[in-house]
Amino acid sequence: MISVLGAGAFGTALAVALAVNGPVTLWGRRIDWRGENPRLPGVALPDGIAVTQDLDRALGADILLLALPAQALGGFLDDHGAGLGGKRLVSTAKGIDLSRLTGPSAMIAARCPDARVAVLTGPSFAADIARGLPTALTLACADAQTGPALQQALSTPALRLYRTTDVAGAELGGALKNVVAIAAGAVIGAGLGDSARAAIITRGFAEMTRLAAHLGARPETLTGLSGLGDLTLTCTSDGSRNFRFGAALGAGRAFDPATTVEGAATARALARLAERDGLDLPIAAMVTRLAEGRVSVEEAMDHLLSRPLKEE
Ligand SMILES: NC(=O)C1=CN([C@@H]2O[C@H](COP(=O)(O)OP(=O)(O)OC[C@H]3O[C@@H](n4cnc5c(N)ncnc54)[C@H](OP(=O)(O)O)[C@@H]3O)[C@@H](O)[C@H]2O)C=CC1
Ligand SMILES: O=C(CO)COP(=O)(O)O
Repeated sequence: MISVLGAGAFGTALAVALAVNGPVTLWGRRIDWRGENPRLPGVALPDGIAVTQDLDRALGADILLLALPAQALGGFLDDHGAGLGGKRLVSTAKGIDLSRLTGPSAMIAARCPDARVAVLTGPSFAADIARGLPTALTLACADAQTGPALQQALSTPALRLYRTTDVAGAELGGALKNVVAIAAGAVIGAGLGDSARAAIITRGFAEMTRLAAHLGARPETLTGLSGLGDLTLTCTSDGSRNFRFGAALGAGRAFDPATTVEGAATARALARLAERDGLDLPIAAMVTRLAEGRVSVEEAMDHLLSRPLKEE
């Protein structure tokens, strides 16, 4: 049995997709809707999904998908981690926790030491998955038995999962691309053009790969779905909240603060990591200053363009 914990856009979309394989329980802390989740408009929930606010009911499953934002995961685990022991726990969060400066897998492992931890990540908009459009994702799990079993259990005809044991690389790709997507959005929102966006994507990818290697990931993982794949999607589509947030910053427009924008907090986490480890992460630093309103897009770009000329 599978339960999805977190009834946001992505948790709901995954529940809809996985319901083709069998019954799914979808848990949310506040279910004040019926039939259609306002976070995923236009998607009717099939009969195979049991929607509940009762966490104990959801914890009856042995595969639990944790579809919570990265900055909410720690609090959820503090409150409920004790009930997750012995389960197969699959995080979908794409971010780095601001207070602990770690990714979701380390947060889960710290609180649920006997759980088998995996990460599901890669290029996939909730709306696409829920509509059954073809999607390829990365299932990252260090455990040689658990990874293949989860790959089977979480694949459907439309949802194709590739497997890796490089959990750090997969989750860092998903977290870091959100920061670059904000920068790409800002460039487009400010009218600086597609060439500048291509430069941000490419230099952002170099920054992602450098940082991931520093944190113990395999650089080649970053060239896969969870890194380059998701970076491409998120930096080029208005479907991305991170991109739209950046575009609003670039254009000087307001942005709904209730929208989940993982890259903003992750950029701040990266600024702290950079300070802690003495790293040079210019795009993450720029996004942090932009998101905090400390610089304009023009000033941020001037700063990036005035860095010393060097080899690619
Ligand atoms: N949307 C997408 O297309 C994709 C999202 N992801 C990733 O999945 C994660 C979740 O994103 P998404 O579903 O889109 O976000 P949403 O903003 O749509 O939903 C977030 C959900 O998390 C719930 N939540 C927040 N804090 C807690 C808590 N402490 N306990 C229980 N529930 C909580 C919210 O509940 P409430 O409504 O009560 O606040 C809400 O239902 C993110 O890391 C995102 O990057 C990955 C791939 C695609
Ligand atoms: O991660 C995503 C697509 O793979 C969703 O991106 P946003 O959170 O920017 O909407």
